[in-house]
Amino acid sequence: MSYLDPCDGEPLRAGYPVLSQEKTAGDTMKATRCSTSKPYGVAIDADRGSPGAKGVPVRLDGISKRFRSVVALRPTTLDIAPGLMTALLGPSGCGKTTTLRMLAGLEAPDEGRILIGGKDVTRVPPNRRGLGMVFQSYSLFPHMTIAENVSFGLRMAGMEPQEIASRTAEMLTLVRLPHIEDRYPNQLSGGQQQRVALARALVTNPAVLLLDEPLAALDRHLREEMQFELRRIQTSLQITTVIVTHDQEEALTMSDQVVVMSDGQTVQSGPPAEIYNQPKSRFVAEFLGTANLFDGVEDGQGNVRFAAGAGDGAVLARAEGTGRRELTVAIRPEKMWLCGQEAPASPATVGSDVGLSGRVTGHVFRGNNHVFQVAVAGREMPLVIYQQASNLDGPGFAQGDAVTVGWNPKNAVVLKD
Ligand SMILES: Nc1ncnc2c1ncn2[C@@H]1O[C@H](COP(=O)(O)OP(=O)(O)OP(=O)(O)O)[C@@H](O)[C@H]1O
Repeated sequence: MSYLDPCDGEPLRAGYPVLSQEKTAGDTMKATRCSTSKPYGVAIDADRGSPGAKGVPVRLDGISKRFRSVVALRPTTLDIAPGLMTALLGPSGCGKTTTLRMLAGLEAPDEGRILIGGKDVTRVPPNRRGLGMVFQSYSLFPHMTIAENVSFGLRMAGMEPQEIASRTAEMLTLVRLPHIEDRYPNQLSGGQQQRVALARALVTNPAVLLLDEPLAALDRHLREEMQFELRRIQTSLQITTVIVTHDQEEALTMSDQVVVMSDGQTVQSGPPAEIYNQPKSRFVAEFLGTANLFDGVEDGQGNVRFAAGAGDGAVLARAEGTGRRELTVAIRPEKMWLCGQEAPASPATVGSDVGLSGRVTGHVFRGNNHVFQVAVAGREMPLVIYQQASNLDGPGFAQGDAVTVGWNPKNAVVLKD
């Protein structure tokens, strides 16, 4: 027996433990109907080798999606590395969730193919793609115990009760929640419920784990704790994982690969440190953290100098053969230094560094560091500079102080677009 998903009308079969946040109201009904249905095997059509094989690759091959006049995703090709955690990161409405839903089979792409473990699953229903999913809302069945929630997919698959019990206990141990099998979801904290949701998603040994803003409902402290937990579990299982988030810190700290999206397309992808330290565009530089941007001109000798009008043509950054004369340069606030002396004429060279004279216009203390705003001549926006709190006896500078701001040109990034 199959039942209709109230969201998209597509028949879903038992054994499919995927629930979306929009569907919470229907959970009870679905669970009840599922529990009376004929058991199916743990249905995984995607070729992931033998059961328990780790890390299948995922490929989105030229997929796109429109909702009437809204382009949710422009034609996109993306390789998701096997066994690693990949974050889809971007502002609201950039197409992250639509991409994840197409991967899950909850939306059909208008064009292109989706390959899991090398097999084309574009037309394979969600329950046969070998996926586990966790959403922002815990989506646990409120009338079922924790053990019943976790074992849901296994019971639907017709597994032997003894095996179900041992696999359920194994999963609850994995998420560090042993001995709570008999409790109900409303007897658990938000963080605990999300661990149970993760155990339920992993119990069928899926080939790929999809996480849609899984920590967004948790408070900051719990969120940080769960970031470590998710990371520990993902690396121990080496399961190919895709996480959707709009939280840049979460993407940088949790994933092996970050895919930055904007306006229905991917704009840069790579390891977190590369994305942060070598942003290609102004958008990426500003979306991931804070960046001080300068206009520069390349002098043809491997240097980018301050653009005319903004300074005396001093060296701002190093750049070999960009092929362009006018460039934008980004410098991260933590790559800049501050000192209290009056600088010489601005801009100037301080040793091998750039030095600009300015005046402190703002300061906030953030516990582990101080954030200063410094106004410099020829710039509308103040510069933002981070200084480690441990380096200073108090903030060191007060509003109105004359200061020198400096950086090593090697730490300045020339943006490509
Ligand atoms: N079912 C739908 N019907 C119509 N438009 C949709 C639908 N789903 C998404 N969209 C639109 O497609 C675009 C991309 O939406 P999507 O949910 O993928 O973005 P997102 O990056 O996940 O945003 P958020 O972080 O806010 O969830 C948006 O303009 C959104 O309004």
